[in-house]
Amino acid sequence: MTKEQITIYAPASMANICVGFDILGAAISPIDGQLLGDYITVASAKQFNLTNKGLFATKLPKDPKLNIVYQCWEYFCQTLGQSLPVAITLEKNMPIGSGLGSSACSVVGTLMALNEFFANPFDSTQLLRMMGELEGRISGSVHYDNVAPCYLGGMQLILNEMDIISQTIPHFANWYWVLAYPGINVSTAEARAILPAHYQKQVCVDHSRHVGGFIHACYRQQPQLAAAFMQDLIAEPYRQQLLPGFTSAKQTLLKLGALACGISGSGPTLFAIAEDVTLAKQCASWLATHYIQNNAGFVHIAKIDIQGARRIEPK
Ligand SMILES: Nc1ncnc2c1ncn2[C@@H]1O[C@H](COP(=O)(O)OP(=O)(O)O)[C@@H](O)[C@H]1O
Ligand SMILES: N[C@@H](CCOP(=O)(O)O)C(=O)O
Repeated sequence: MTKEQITIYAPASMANICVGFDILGAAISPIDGQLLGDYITVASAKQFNLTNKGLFATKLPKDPKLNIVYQCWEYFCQTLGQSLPVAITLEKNMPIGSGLGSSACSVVGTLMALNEFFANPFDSTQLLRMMGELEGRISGSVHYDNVAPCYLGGMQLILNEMDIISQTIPHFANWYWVLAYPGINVSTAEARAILPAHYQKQVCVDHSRHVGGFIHACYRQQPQLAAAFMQDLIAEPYRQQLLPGFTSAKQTLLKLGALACGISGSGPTLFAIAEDVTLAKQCASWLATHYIQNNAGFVHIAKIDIQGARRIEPK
């Protein structure tokens, strides 16, 4: 028994959160009520077809088979062992290579829409595993820190043990996350390729202390302590060269009073944390003037989206 049409909204996400390279990520929602993410609609059809629309549709690969949405459909059919003719519409609202989990939005939205359309043949763990697999095709290696928060919502800690891929950890409900996408693109695969293959022992020790301390402070709800641990020793030292103006923006935002500041995913989006909306607006206004490079760029004040991907009424 299938439904006629299903639309899923899949939200933007910030991976890493400074301290958890490849193992921490959070879904986000702008506080002005906008839905920042992709929309995927699956409908009955005699044969498969894919339509792209939305602000960033023209930036998608020209060959439809290179669109990750097509690959999700193909993989879903292969895994199920059935050929499933459907019409898929991707509304591509997320800029590609922005550090806001654009490919994850398309992957999560498509697999969730297909699963719901065909009466949930896969459970949520199986589906999340498939999402990680597809995301890995794009970035060069499987990492769940975008797909897990996008699918499940909240702040996710990737566990990947005992068939538990990810679990929600407590976040700070009063934190405002100011996100600035400058309008240029950074390829995740390339930003991963520039990272060292090995790190020094002291870096490993400090990194473990930071991630352990951050998770501890989240559970204890100690915001200052959590923010103090938000130091990125794994990616930021190597990736900041890809982000024009990042270092000076970070210095300014911390001086303005931001609790922490870092790279969202592999960049170029920068995030800063403010404990009140007045400071969040100050940071947003500074970033709009100094960090945005062109008309494609934007700044949002966001909170963590606890719902994750969800069904919405078609527009
Ligand atoms: N539906 C899609 N959404 C986003 N990227 C896609 C999609 N289909 C294919 N791609 C390709 O996947 C790559 C995504 O780049 P990446 O830097 O990983 O972006 P992001 O970090 O924003 O997910 C690009 O080469 C893009 O052309
Ligand atoms: N942990 C990954 C996250 C990439 O996020 P994206 O939004 O830039 O795709 C990494 O840092 O490589």
